Amino acid sequence: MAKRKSFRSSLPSLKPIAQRFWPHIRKQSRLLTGAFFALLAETGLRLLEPWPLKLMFDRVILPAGFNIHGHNIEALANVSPILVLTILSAALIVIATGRGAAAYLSTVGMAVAATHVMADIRGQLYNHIQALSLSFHSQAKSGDLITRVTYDIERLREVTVVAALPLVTHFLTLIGMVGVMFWLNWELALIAIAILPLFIFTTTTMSKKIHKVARTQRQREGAMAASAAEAIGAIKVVQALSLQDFLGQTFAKNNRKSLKESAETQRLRAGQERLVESLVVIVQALVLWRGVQLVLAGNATPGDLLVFLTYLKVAFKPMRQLAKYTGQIAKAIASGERVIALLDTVPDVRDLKGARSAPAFRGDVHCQGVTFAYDPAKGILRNLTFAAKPGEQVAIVGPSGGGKSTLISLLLRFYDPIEGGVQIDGHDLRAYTLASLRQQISIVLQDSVLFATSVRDNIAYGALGASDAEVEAAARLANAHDFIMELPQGYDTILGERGATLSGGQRQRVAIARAAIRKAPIIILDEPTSGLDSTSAALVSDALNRLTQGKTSFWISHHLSTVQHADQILYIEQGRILERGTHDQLMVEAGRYAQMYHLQSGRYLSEKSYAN
Ligand SMILES: Nc1ncnc2c1ncn2[C@@H]1O[C@H](COP(=O)(O)OP(=O)(O)OP(=O)(O)O)[C@@H](O)[C@H]1O
Repeated sequence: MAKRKSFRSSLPSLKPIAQRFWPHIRKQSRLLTGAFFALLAETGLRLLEPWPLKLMFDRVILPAGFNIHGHNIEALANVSPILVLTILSAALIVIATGRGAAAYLSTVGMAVAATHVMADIRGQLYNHIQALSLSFHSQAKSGDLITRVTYDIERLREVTVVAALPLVTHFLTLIGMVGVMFWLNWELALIAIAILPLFIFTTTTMSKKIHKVARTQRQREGAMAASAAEAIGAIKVVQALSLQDFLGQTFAKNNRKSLKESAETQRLRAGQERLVESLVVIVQALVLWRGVQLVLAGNATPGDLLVFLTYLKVAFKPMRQLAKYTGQIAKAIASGERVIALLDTVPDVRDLKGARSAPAFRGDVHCQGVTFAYDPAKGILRNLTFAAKPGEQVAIVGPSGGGKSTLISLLLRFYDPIEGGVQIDGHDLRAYTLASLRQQISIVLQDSVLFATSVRDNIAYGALGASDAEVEAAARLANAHDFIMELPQGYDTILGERGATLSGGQRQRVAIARAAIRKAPIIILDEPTSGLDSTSAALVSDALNRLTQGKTSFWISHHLSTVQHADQILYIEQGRILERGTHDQLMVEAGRYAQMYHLQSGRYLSEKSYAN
């Protein structure tokens, strides 16, 4: 039983992949049915192809008195040989042309259907990746994800036309030819198919090997794309640390291994082709050996023998390429598995059953007993409770690694707490759909990411469909209008990737404009002024004060001076709120916050006097 299972598992099978993508495939059923009928026509005509030649042999070339017990067509008995020859020659052309047309239709039909199916799957995969939680993305490599959306999908599309279709055609042809061979002469047919078990055995063994190598190679290619994307994405750091050679060597090592695997696949394929070739020659020799005896004994016609030899050549010749097709299919299966694995990844954070669209928030935020950990073994937030009234400014401060950004991630529902919950206007966040929740929260991060499009679009991304006037108003609020007008094409200036053509302060102000245009009642600021010089920081702070006016805002900051006017300050250390209150209250308390404040203002004073 186990043996049988391993034999079956050795066959490269597109079945599970086809099943998984069945809903997409079904949409193309008309086109696929058409292509299939064209394929049947092609196969039928291919079977007919040697018949005019056979009839020319038996009816026209051979002397009339030749003793024939074989199959002949009586209808042609009384027709003049030259007419028969003309009809058969014309039939040759008609059959070949018809087969060509049918092959064209089946190939085009399949190609168009496959393109539609793959475009559907690619769209689904792209949307799925976008919907996957941060817990997934913080582990995943972007280069690897990109190759799944591009390369792996392309492989699947390609294989349907360059491998699966020929394979089906050859398989149908083989069945048809074996049928006709038995009809013509069972003895010769038995000799001809004696090769089949050996064929199946060698092909499955070889395919299993090729499949294994193809899978490893595919994984390695994914990893290579990931490291290339990472290195290119962080080229500044790579060059600054002179890591080019080191990273280049690692890449080259993987590259070499991938090439080796590719060569191994080629080697296996070539071996398979030679083996099949030898088997075909042996069968041909055996058929000839027995066939000529049958012809001499008058139990078969020379035309029959011709049909046999042609069929053997036609049916088994593509079999030589079986390893090539199975190799390609094996690679596509490896690609399909990667695509399916990604599609099967369920987002940790998603809309719960019955989640509804959030109403317009007032901005009353309540965190109740929130406990959270990225890794169950290492708690990050421990039983955090606090509340923010609508319009209140809450500062979140504390040493690095204390859990400030994590807490903010929970407000945006990038992650769900393990215990406790976050409520807005008295309802748990999880009661709302993610999109409607995030729609009402604006964020400005430390290093705001801008897209490689116009400044106008970058701002409008905050509220898709915003008018030009709204974009400009948001830019003015963010102290960004003046510098934008000085850019070469003003609001239409196209930015470099990730906003690389702007200064840090300018980027932040565009990001503030993007947050402002959203008109969200809740605003999150994660160290938006850090890393900026004092002039830039002043402009950004001014913009932020206007942005947060009348909104509930959470402001993470390492510089206590920037948040000392907050309505409420939470001092978080090791995942706990150790102190809370206004700046004055916390200074009177003389605890950790006061200590940190003194430390910073002392440093600030000494830096100032040093500068003077
Ligand atoms: N995606 C993640 N997966 C696993 N651990 C994480 C992840 N993000 C953060 N951490 C860990 O969680 C802890 C809290 O990180 P967090 O970024 O919330 O701190 P923070 O107070 O915002 O720090 P900083 O002020 O330096 O930004 C740290 O120990 C960090 O290593």
